[in-house]
Amino acid sequence: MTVTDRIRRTMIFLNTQRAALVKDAFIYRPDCVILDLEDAVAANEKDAARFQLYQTLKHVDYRGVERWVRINGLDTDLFEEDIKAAVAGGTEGIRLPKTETASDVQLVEEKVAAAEKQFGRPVGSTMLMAALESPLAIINAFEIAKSSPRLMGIALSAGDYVRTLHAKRTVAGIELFGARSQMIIAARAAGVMAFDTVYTDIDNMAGFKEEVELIKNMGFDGKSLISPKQIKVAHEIFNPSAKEITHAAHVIQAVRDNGDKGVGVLTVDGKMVDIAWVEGAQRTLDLAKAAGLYKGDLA
Ligand SMILES: CC(C)(COP(=O)(O)OP(=O)(O)OC[C@H]1O[C@@H](n2cnc3c(N)ncnc32)[C@H](O)[C@@H]1OP(=O)(O)O)[C@@H](O)C(=O)NCCC(=O)NCCSC(=O)C[C@@](O)(CC(=O)O)C(=O)O
Ligand SMILES: [Mg+2]
Repeated sequence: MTVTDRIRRTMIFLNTQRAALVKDAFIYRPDCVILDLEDAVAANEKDAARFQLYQTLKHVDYRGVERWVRINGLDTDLFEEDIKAAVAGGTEGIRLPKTETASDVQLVEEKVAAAEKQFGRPVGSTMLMAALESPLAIINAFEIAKSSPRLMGIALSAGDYVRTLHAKRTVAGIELFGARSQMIIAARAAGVMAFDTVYTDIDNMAGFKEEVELIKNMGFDGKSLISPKQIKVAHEIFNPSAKEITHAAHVIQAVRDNGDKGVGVLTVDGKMVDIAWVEGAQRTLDLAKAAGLYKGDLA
């Protein structure tokens, strides 16, 4: 199994400064949580939040929800201690904010490996995710995406990206189109996952839905979130529909049955299908199985 095999439709930020908010988040059943030590934590609360992080990782049972830690940036004197606390606590992964180059990832990888040795964790067990938040990061997206075998995925962070681009965040998101396109292409070429940015207008569920539909159609695997309200909606959009699952199963079965008879192209549910359709159909069934929506044996 590779790090890209798990379903990660949603990853919700938890402000590690707020103990009450952090401890019950598994109730909402996101695929992942991101315990934040970076921008959600006030400058004078960094040490307290790191202590809280370690206790949370050690003692809160997230019941299968994958735990990530967003460390402080490489331009701070905080990130090395953040890595140690995260690895000592047994986090599944570290999200590196404001990643700009492959060597940023490799520096974190070195520190993580040292921490794994120091705290008796299996070396290589901690995954990495790189958040891209600047024009330079987007230009380097492919180099970053293939920078480390630990790298599970790359994530767009629009707040800082739009700021450094001198653009304006709009409802339609035209200012993010170039970054999103470049990132999804880079991620697929490198064989890692791709995640879209947070949607900050918490009460605008129609706008949120539209954005998730857009990025799902672009090929993204999931989205960073800031509110539990956003989880169910995102899961519903990322999950394949019953019709898509049935059609995917028909495609795989039909190609298998007819392949043996030497037939290359055929019609399934009224649509033309050939071998090129199989990979997409298989992905639909794998996703459906991971989401608990398909129990058959074709996935
Ligand atoms: C925004 C707000 C304060 C609103 O709070 P409110 O309490 O007013 O919200 P309500 O809706 O009233 O909450 C209803 C109930 O849900 C509970 N509840 C709320 N949020 C919850 C949550 N996240 N997890 C679990 N539980 C939650 C709450 O405790 C309440 O529970 P209860 O009292 O029991 O009813 C809150 O959501 C929050 O803190 N969000 C996370 C913010 C954060 O971490 N930002 C940093 C990451 S982005 C960034 O850095 C930019 C980026 O870097 C991005 C990138 O890198 O991708 C870039 O550049 O773009
Ligand atoms: Mg940011």
